[in-house]
Amino acid sequence: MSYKIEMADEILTFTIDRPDIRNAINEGVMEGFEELTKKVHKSNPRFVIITASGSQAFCSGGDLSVFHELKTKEQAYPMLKRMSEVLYAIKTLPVPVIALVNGAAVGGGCEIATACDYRLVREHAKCGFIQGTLAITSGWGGGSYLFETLQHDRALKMLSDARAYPADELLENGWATKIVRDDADIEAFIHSMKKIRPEVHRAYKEIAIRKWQASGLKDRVESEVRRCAELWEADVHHEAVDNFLAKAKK
Ligand SMILES: CC[C@H](C(=O)O)C(=O)SCCNC(=O)CCNC(=O)[C@H](O)C(C)(C)COP(=O)(O)OP(=O)(O)OC[C@H]1O[C@@H](n2cnc3c(N)ncnc32)[C@H](O)[C@@H]1OP(=O)(O)O
Repeated sequence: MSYKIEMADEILTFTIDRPDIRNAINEGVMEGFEELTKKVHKSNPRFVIITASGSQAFCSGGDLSVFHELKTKEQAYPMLKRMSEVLYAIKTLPVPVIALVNGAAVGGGCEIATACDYRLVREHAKCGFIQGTLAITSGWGGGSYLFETLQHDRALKMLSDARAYPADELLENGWATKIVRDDADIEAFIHSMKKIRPEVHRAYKEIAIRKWQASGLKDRVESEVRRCAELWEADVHHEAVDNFLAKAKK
């Protein structure tokens, strides 16, 4: 199984479990996220945590060894669309969603963390929207979510830098909620959340969801997905992916 879903102490934890390829997302992990969002609505947790196995990566984005076979916009769109719907379902969960960024979050991995309400980032973790180095944009909704999260100039800079930011820069630009140095830091954050009753957390999340619904966030995500699919079919994108995979084989 490429993921784990565990409930403990009223907290539902999803763990991407593909550490050998830096927790890259394939269809199996997408299925896991779809199962997670269904479980939230059934099991009524206080919070959701999304994290990953190992300490080297939270998520390295789409699994290039699989998705490089998608050549045209018609072939890429269904994958991008499916994961964009996963992230919108995560974004609009009725309870707080915490990304525990245990390592590098790049490309679609940065999009997943950005779809969460909070980002607790380990000191060594570097995170960034590196899609630009592959001549594409974010394609799962992460660009739209970043503009909802950061001050405009910081969001646009983080997207167009197309590089992984170290943890201190992520805290400075507002992407990281908190840098966590050890498990005690994580427990302290969870403890601070537990001081407030679940129904209050849910009511505040409802305010955010109403704002996103009123502002057409879902339509903005769809436009982002379509634009990424258009860029996807350019030779320059496929050459960049082939270069990455060729380097990996050395
Ligand atoms: C719309 C979203 C969009 C999409 O799905 O198209 C994207 O997500 S585009 C961005 C896709 N992701 C990347 O380009 C990131 C690629 N990976 C890296 O930059 C690095 O692996 C990093 C920084 C995540 C970790 O670096 P580190 O030095 O710790 O590890 P290695 O690079 O040596 O990788 C170890 C091993 O994992 C394989 N790997 C890593 N990332 C991916 C990936 N995304 N897809 C497939 N395989 C990946 C890498 O090839 C190595 O394999 P090995 O067989 O051990 O050589």
